[in-house]
Order: sequence, then C-alpha cells, then structure tokens
Amino acid sequence: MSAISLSAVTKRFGSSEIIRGVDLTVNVGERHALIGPNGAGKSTLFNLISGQFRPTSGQISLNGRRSDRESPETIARRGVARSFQITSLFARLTVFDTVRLGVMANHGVRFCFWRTAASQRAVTNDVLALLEDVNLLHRASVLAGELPYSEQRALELAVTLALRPEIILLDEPTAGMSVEEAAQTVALVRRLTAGRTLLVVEHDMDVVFSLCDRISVLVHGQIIATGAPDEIAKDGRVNEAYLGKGLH
Ligand SMILES: Nc1ncnc2c1ncn2[C@@H]1O[C@H](COP(=O)(O)OP(=O)(O)OP(=O)(O)O)[C@@H](O)[C@H]1O
Repeated sequence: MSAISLSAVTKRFGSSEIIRGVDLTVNVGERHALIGPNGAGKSTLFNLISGQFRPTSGQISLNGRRSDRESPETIARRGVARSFQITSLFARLTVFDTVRLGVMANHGVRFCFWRTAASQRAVTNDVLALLEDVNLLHRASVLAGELPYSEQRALELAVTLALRPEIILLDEPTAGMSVEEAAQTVALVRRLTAGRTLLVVEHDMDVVFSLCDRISVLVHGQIIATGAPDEIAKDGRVNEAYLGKGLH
C-alpha cells in the first residue's frame, strides 16, 4: 500500500491548467522530494494532497483511502501534517507555549482529555520531549518571534510533529538558511522522519540528494521523471528542463 497516491490529477484555476495529469506514488516510510522550477506547481500539488484545494479531475488516496473530497481537517486527523510558517503568527508566544498549542490540538481533537491535572502533565511531558527532539529545550521560555531563523524552522517542525503524523509534507525546510544551518536541519529532518513518510519540496539539490530516497521532477504541471537520486541526476530530460540550469 502506498502512503500517498495521485492518479491522473489535474487542477485548473480559471482557464489555466496548473497541474496536468499527475501520477505520483510515495511509499510508506519513503522520503520523497518534489523538485522543479519556480511556478511548476509544487505548492499547488501540496495543497491538493493536504486538502486545501480539490482536484479538477483525478484521484488522490492517502494510506489506501480516497481523500480528494475530504476537508483539510479530516485529512489532518488521518495523520497528515504539513508545515506552516507559524512563527509569524505566534511571535509573541514562548517556544514552550507554541508547541503546547500543537500538542493540545492533537490531544484535544482525539480525546478531549486535557482537562485533568494528569493530562496537563502528559501534555507538558510531550512538549518537553518534542523540544528536546528539535534541540530547543534550552529555548523554551524565549518568544518564538525572537528565535533566529533556523530555530524558527525547528520550532515549526516541533509543532508539525506534535500532531503525531504518519505522513509529513514539508515546504522548503531549508529555505533562507546558511550551508551549516541547512545541514543541521537535514540531520534533524532525517532523524525526526524516521519510520514516517515524507514528501518535501526543496530547491537545494544538496539537501534533496542527501535526504531523499526518491525524487519526482515537476515541470509545467507534469511529472517528467521519478527515480532514485542517481537516476534523476543522469536523466537527460531532467538536466535539460531543470537540473542543468539549477545546478550551475
Ligand atoms: N489560487 C490560485 N489561483 C490562480 N493561480 C494560481 C493559484 N495558485 C497558484 N496559481 C498559479 O499556479 C502556478 C504554479 O504555482 P505554484 O505556487 O504551485 O508553483 P511552485 O512550483 O510551488 O512555485 P515556487 O517554486 O515558485 O514556489 C503559478 O503560475 C501560480 O500563479
């Protein structure tokens, strides 16, 4: 069974067809990158998978069940989390409280269980464990908006993981980072996504090639190649359409 499966998916906005017949399979436990030039439709594809958009035609399934007519909330409850740039929203909350919101959303949605003292302790323990996972324990009382950029992205990862997702969608997790910060983030993402399914949009080819098991290349709303990093690197069409330009 695949974690994410798209079959003949199209998406139109008015008269422009942005996604044009995409077939894509992401296996359970796989780390899969979606690459392609600006405007290729990568964010649109993410929005289709996470339920923010409905396909114009075609089918999407998550863990073997049809999902393309479900709301983003239902899809989230089915274990799909997508990262958002939340630190601008929660700039005045502490790091601890930001992650606590995510943990409470998860517990609250599932059990409405966070009202007792014991459950409060469980929430606090979850938050501390997540902060430790993303190396932010020492920053717990700092305001989210005061974190340096790479730590803000780590905080977003913690909130995404607070939802205990099986399938994680990350949109450019290393954008705007220095080489060292990107390397740290890759290590973090690799560790935190072990045993889960990851679909990641990323422009940095070093990140893509070091992190992902397979890569799909989207150009003008169509997937022109899918394969292991070494196959993609030597694919003539990919080099012509994208990598050749992207790498130089
Ligand atoms: N809601 C919308 N209404 C109309 N057009 C849209 C909408 N969302 C996206 N588009 C168009 O779809 C095309 C693909 O955009 P999208 O953001 O999916 O590309 P992308 O591959 O993620 O690009 P980038 O790498 O620059 O983020 C663009 O031409 C964009 O203008």
